[in-house]
Amino acid sequence: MSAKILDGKQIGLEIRQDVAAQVAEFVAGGGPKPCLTAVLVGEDPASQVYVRNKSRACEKAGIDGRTLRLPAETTQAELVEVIESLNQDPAVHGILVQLPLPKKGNGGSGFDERAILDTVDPMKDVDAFSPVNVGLLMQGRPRFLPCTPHGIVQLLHRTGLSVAGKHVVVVGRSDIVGKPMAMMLAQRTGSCGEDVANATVTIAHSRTANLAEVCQTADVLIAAVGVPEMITADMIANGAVVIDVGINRVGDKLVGDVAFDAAKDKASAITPVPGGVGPLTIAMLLHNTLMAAKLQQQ
Ligand SMILES: NC(=O)C1=CN([C@@H]2O[C@H](COP(=O)(O)OP(=O)(O)OC[C@H]3O[C@@H](n4cnc5c(N)ncnc54)[C@H](OP(=O)(O)O)[C@@H]3O)[C@@H](O)[C@H]2O)C=CC1
Ligand SMILES: Nc1nc(=O)c2c([nH]1)NC[C@@H]1CN(c3ccc(C(=O)N[C@@H](CCC(=O)O)C(=O)O)cc3)C=[N+]21
Repeated sequence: MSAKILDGKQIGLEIRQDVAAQVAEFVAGGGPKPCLTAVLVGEDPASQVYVRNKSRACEKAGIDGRTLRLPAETTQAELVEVIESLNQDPAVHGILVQLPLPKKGNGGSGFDERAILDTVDPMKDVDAFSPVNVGLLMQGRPRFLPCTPHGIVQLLHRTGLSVAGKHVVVVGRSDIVGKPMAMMLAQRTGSCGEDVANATVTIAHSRTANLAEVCQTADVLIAAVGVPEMITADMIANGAVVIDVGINRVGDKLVGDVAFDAAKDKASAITPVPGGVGPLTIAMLLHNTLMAAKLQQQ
């Protein structure tokens, strides 16, 4: 079988056009120009890609997209202060602190990541990291949806791929992708209806025994690991849907967590890297920024 390639770039474009139209309507109705400020400390490669594409997408959607670049040597206290001033600034509607923050060493002093993320005003928390937003999501009454899992839900919905009653294996349990993804697909009522919810979900991680066998039982396999091409074709059931979240820079190329060339001969549908999940993350970030502007106007 040769898999259908799921075109995240195209679907992301459609969503961005919808958001752009909604932004125009909001501004025409007297609303402020929505503003997103990303804070980038140091130089993580995946974050660099994100920041670049996000600024361009903001501009096209009529959103003011700003990036605050801080050196890796920034201290915890300085970063907290920067975020607090963004919280106070009425012109800033969405705040996003790029992860990962620089590790201790390399000139950097190390960060308490949780404390940094907890500083972001929950009403400006377009990543949906704050305990309030995570709690609301868990309870099935979300405010902001986390961008990457929400993008994946949109992709499945818009390509008519139902997960209801199916076995979804999510490899990775980060707060940004794996955990919220698993939660969203297991809900009774999803953000895009009951077809992209109601899955039977397994969360796999670095301590999972027999990872290959677990993956082989997946109708839908979602890889969010951060290890280039670690999901090999033998781990994929014939006809499975494969969603590759990984953004890994290998030399001057971006590769996913799935060994795409061989995997596409086993899967029924698969997302490429680049051109898969990444563009959807950006589209949903714009969506959340508009939502934040609307929330703050109220
Ligand atoms: N396309 C997009 O829009 C986005 C892409 N990304 C990319 O997705 C990838 C994952 O990101 P993120 O979730 O933040 O990563 P994290 O590093 O926070 O989490 C990785 C997860 O993978 C698990 N893991 C690591 N090695 C293995 C292994 N050998 N076998 C099984 N599980 C393993 C870890 O397990 P444990 O918990 O046990 O350590 C952890 O739960 C990265 O490449 C990142 O750049 C991230 C966000 C958005
Ligand atoms: N607080 C926080 N939130 C995040 O959501 C977050 C983060 N930190 N840190 C870094 C990761 C990574 N990430 C990407 C999103 C889109 C692309 C993206 O646009 N990818 C294009 C790349 C195209 C290209 O330029 O080649 C694609 O896959 O097609 C990449 C990476 C978000 N992340």
